Amino acid sequence: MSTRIAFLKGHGTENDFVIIPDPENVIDLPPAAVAALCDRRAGIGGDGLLHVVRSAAHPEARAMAAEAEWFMDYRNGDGSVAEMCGNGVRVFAHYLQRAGHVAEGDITVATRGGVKTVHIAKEGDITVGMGKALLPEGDVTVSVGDRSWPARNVNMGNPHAVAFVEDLDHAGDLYTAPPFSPASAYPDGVNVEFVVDRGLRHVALRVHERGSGETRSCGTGACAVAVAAARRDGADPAVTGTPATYTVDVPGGRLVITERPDGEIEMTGPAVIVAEGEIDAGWLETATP
Ligand SMILES: N[C@@H](CCC[C@H](N)C(=O)O)C(=O)O
Repeated sequence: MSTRIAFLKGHGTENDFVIIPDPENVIDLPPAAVAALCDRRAGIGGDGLLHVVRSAAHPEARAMAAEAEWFMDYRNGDGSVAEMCGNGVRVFAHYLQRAGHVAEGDITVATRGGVKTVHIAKEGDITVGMGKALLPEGDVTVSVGDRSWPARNVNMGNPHAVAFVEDLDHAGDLYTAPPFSPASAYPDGVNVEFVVDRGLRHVALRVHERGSGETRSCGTGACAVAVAAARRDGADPAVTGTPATYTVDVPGGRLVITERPDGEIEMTGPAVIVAEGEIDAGWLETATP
């Protein structure tokens, strides 16, 4: 009889993930296996995969084990590795609590982007301390068809290019990554956010994610957008001395982002587990040549 691998499926504002609990890091998940699991027709389907591992059991997280028991080994849907996933870390924390690994309240999660503090409320949304944004200098232009926009570089552990546009439809079908110039701007690829205003400190976005394509939400992207919008609006908390809170509507729901004068950013949003089951390890082997 073939071995079975436990999995769950979850999402945060419809940015969806295959969750593979593997506390001792014994499941082999090469990029092809991740891509097969995330395939929406031949696999389970997801924008990405959350490999749930004890920090002490993973070479990339061992140094963080004293600060955070659990490591979010995040992979994009194409199997590539990313530093951080804002929606993923809420879903990851929700899974840990549901599985009885952690209690409600404040917990820490190790990520490739460092240790994050996550507040799991008794009911309702989850809040993540996302750390500080970096704003690398340099002009970047993002294009779709014959339209182009200047984009702001914002690094939330992972790279983002934020472009304010007149209409979200101008982003087109986003089947492929929007080209940017200079072409050398993002040697490791980039997540691109297209943003429109909805009201005071209220914006909406569409996003093309590195390694996943267009998704219904991006947590780090929403933070990058709030940071870029605050600079554009003259509301940079480091300058005004007061926190800036932005409501960011995404195609799959709503996230609320607050940046404090010390630069620390908090993101609040939902996390949902929708299913759990078992994968036939034999299928996974045949699906990954
Ligand atoms: N959807 C995520 C970001 C996932 C990583 C991204 N695609 C990258 O490669 O940097 C989020 O919610 O932040």
